[in-house]
Amino acid sequence: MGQTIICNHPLIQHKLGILRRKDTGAKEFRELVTEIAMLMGYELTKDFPLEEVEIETPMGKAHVKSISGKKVAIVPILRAGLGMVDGFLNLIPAAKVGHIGLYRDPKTFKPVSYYCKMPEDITNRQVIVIDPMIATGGSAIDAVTELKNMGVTNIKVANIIGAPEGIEEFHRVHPDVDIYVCSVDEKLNDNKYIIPGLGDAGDRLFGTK
Ligand SMILES: O=P(O)(O)OC[C@H]1O[C@H](OP(=O)(O)OP(=O)(O)O)[C@H](O)[C@@H]1O
Ligand SMILES: O=c1cc[nH]c(=O)[nH]1
Ligand SMILES: [Mg+2]
Repeated sequence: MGQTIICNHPLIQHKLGILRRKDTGAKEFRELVTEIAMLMGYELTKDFPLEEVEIETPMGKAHVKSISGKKVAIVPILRAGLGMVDGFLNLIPAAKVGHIGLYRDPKTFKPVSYYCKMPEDITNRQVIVIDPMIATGGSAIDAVTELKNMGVTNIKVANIIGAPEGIEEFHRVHPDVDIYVCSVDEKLNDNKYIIPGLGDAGDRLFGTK
């Protein structure tokens, strides 16, 4: 079964508390999402393998560590996932970025797919799917299914806030994929919004409401 890893670092939890506030404006919201994403990236890369390589310092030869595993692709789920891209790229500047466009139908709450563009060598990469919210789990589930259908085998998911219902459903459908999340909130409301959550992440990032 996939694991839910809670990113409990005090800086993350402090920033998340500010992010949730209704009076946090779009500029600060975007900055906080970037900062939280970067701190999540630190947690998520903890198990990346290292190899020893020989280099030359100005003083002579030295053996140093270098990341040796698969190259990384970051895959934001549009739109709100875009807010987390810069935070991850700050840490992993050589990562390529693929995009999956999904929106939740407001009546059925089911994800509707509208875009997909991946790096050519996506199947050889460690893929990190990013989206601030996992509510019913439908969007994250479909995004990972699309990636698996392309042949991707190494996938991790990073969400800032999750609902227990969505996380459980995600693990049921994709038992081989771990989720990193900063908070598992209480529940979903009748409109499938996360309670207490932070409202609509896409609208708050881009000022559309
Ligand atoms: O787990 P789920 O029930 O699928 O809900 C989560 C999805 O809903 C939000 O996107 P939204 O559909 O609002 O699109 P947006 O990012 O374009 O605002 C959020 O960013 C997730 O992608
Ligand atoms: O609480 C929620 C649920 C879905 N999408 C959001 O942006 N927020
Ligand atoms: Mg939205």
